[in-house]
Amino acid sequence: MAAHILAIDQGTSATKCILVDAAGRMVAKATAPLSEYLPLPGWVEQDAEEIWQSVLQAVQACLAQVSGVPGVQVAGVGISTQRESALVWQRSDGRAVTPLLSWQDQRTVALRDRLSTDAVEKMVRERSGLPLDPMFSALKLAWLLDEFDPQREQARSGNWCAGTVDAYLLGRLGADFVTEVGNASRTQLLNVHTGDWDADLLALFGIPRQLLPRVHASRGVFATADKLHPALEGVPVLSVMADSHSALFAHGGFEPGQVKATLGTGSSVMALAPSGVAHHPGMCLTIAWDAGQGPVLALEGNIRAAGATLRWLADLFEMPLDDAVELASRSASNGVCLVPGFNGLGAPWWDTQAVGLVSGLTLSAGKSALMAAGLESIAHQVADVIDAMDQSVPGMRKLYLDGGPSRNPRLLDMLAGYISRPVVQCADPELSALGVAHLAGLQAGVWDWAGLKALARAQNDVPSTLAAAEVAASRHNWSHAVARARLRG
Ligand SMILES: O=P(O)(O)OC[C@H](O)CO
Repeated sequence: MAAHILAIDQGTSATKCILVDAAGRMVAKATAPLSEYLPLPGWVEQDAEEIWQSVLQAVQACLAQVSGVPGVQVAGVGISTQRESALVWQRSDGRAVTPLLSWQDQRTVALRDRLSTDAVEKMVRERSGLPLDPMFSALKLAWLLDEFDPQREQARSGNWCAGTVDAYLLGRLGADFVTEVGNASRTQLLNVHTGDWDADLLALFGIPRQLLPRVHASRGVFATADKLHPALEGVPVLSVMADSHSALFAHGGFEPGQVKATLGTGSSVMALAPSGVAHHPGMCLTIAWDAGQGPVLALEGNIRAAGATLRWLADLFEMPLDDAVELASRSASNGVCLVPGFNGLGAPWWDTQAVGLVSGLTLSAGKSALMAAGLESIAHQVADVIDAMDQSVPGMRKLYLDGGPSRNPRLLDMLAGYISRPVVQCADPELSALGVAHLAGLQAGVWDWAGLKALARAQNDVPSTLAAAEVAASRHNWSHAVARARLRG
């Protein structure tokens, strides 16, 4: 029997499940789609029960692909999850008592503004490593408690649990009430320098300590996977990671100069943080993982809308997403710029008041120019973050890419041009699942650190074909459009 690792990637638009063999190859893969609910402008919710069911479906569909195949034995399970999205559930049975407020949800802008003073912003930034922003879990949990438990009676009673998707899923598996340290560092309640909840941050957001899980390293024995599938009875869950962090792990990004961009609904540009270098204020300081050697810090720039922009354009023009992406890829923007400030702008601006904007319209600008501008906006936003990253992480020679949109040659060409460096395309874009599989394999003894680093990572360096003048004109146009999107009236 050959040891395999099953890994689950619970993301915003789908839950994916992969099976990895002892050589690190993906031998099976399945996806279960998920809904998002938009009850009011700026509000984005998901249903926790639906998330759990999508996990079960993805595992079932993945294992069905190897049913009857001799020699497959699952030695361990890894779980990576979407980050920052937060909810409250009952300790007794793990059932949600609130909706999941998505990382994209902006309903807490007013609460943010009420809390914001220079001193508070500084304290929050120093302790949590993150700007005070509605994307992170703290404001979401404050809002949920104000709505569902204004006196904090349940929150203090021990009957309720609050946290991110990793802790919720572990609860459904029957694990102790724990959260993984990388996920915890995205709540804005954790002190990134101590790796534990920060009393002043808890007080600021009105979150009782009893409501929160114990913080756990990224590897260990979290639970057994019995509830996932009958074939997994007694199989341990050996690793948990935040999805973007897991992708960095899968790239083998163990040195600060190795920078990756995960392109998904939003986008995350991340590298391990070099010690002793002051970082650009547009970058977040976050805990990447604790793979057994203590918490490791990373720098990250979060982009709110990447694939989400293409989905919005597809809906606007009532086209299937694939057709919209195809049209965007073969069209020219002809000077049209689309700044996707649907929910303000994230890194490197962190401007909740920035607006969505289209500039450079002419009478001949139509659907195809807008589509092309939407695709270009992904490359421009990543390039803006790389400009900030260059000031914090010296020595970046190329940009490693993953996520669905990293399959798009036109996007890669623009990205390589805008950052003046090659981009690296991986053979399989599903790295958020692969990284946590690697860590589970390390814990299971399928490979050691040397073996993990030596695992084959099929990659392809893509240089840009864009002329320097074209790049300069496009970047110039974009920076003007961003300035307009950030203008205060
Ligand atoms: O669901 P994804 O893959 O778009 O990732 C969501 C991120 O973790 C949000 O920070």
